[in-house]
Amino acid sequence: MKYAKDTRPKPVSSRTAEVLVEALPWIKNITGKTVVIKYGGSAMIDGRLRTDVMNDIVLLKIIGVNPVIIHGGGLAITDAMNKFNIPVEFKDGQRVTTDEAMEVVRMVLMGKVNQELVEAMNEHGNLAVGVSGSDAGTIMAEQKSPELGRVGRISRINSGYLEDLIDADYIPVVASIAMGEEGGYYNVNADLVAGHIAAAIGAHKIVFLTDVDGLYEDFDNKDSLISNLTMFEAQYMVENSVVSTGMIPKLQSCIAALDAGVFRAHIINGTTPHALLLELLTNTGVGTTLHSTEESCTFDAHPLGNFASKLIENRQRPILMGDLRTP
Ligand SMILES: Nc1ncnc2c1ncn2[C@@H]1O[C@H](COP(=O)(O)OP(=O)(O)O)[C@@H](O)[C@H]1O
Ligand SMILES: CC(=O)N[C@@H](CCC(=O)OP(=O)(O)O)C(=O)O
Repeated sequence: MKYAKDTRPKPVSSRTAEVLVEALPWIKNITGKTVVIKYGGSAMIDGRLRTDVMNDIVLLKIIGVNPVIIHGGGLAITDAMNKFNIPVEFKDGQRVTTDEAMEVVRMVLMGKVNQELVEAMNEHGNLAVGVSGSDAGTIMAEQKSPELGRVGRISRINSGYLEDLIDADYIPVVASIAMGEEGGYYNVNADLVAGHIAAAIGAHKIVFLTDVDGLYEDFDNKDSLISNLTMFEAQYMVENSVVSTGMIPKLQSCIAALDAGVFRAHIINGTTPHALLLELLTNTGVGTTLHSTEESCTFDAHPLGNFASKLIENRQRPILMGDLRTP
């Protein structure tokens, strides 16, 4: 008689099993809930990493989460504009978008980035559906200001199509292109799109995957990563220029989403392997969590004005992860 020899590596670590067990309450809590994931162009640094992020999203889908992806692609748009010799200019973090540039934005976001993300997820089955914000009038916009050209300010979200896709068990992958109230297309910052959509569909959480570990109190001091803050503190940071360009629309979006009833907003590093799973399914989490729970804040009074002198003190307040990180 010949039996199969045990050639498995030894010892088999029980840590792997512990991780799964640790995830159990998180999985139980998040199953059936909608999580908006904003995937920034700055985090799409190579194909391998992008595939890993898409695999993590498929895993979330398989355990019963309803992920909705909103993607950017700012760096890819800039590359393409350079190739076409179209001048690249930003004003207050918004790309000046001529009619010609708008063509490139559509081509890159819908034709390239969107379809690459859809394809990566559909390796695992027919799960993902690419959506331009103009499809079914999902994202409607008006011109933000004449000097920015075809940059849109979101006027409304028609969430019916996204909700139908979620109900049909698909993962919507939304490009940040809006349909004009007066016709045509608009280029909209993808962070702002994510916040509006999370609010409109009543998402449970919104997660920003970017190229930094989270929100820093002082971006030049890498020891100043903020583990958690209230939406009021975030508002203070935006209004007092504590954050700059890329982080401003993220915080604005987090605030808008929390204000609309989204439970948590997270800013995490999309270039760290499996950051999404670590944030959503483990006890410690990663990055920066924003919440609307005033009680967990040590300030005497809200909002804004009184915060200036309190912000430093806030950094010394007890770590609230215990309170915040319940599944
Ligand atoms: N206080 C801050 N903490 C963290 N990042 C900040 C802060 N202020 C500005 N940033 C910038 O925000 C950037 C992320 O935004 P952005 O480049 O628009 O990325 P994405 O493509 O993910 O939207 C970071 O790379 C960083 O340079
Ligand atoms: C008006 C405006 O600036 N739109 C952005 C849209 C893409 C985007 O937001 O991409 P990230 O998430 O990678 O930054 C742009 O043209 O770059």
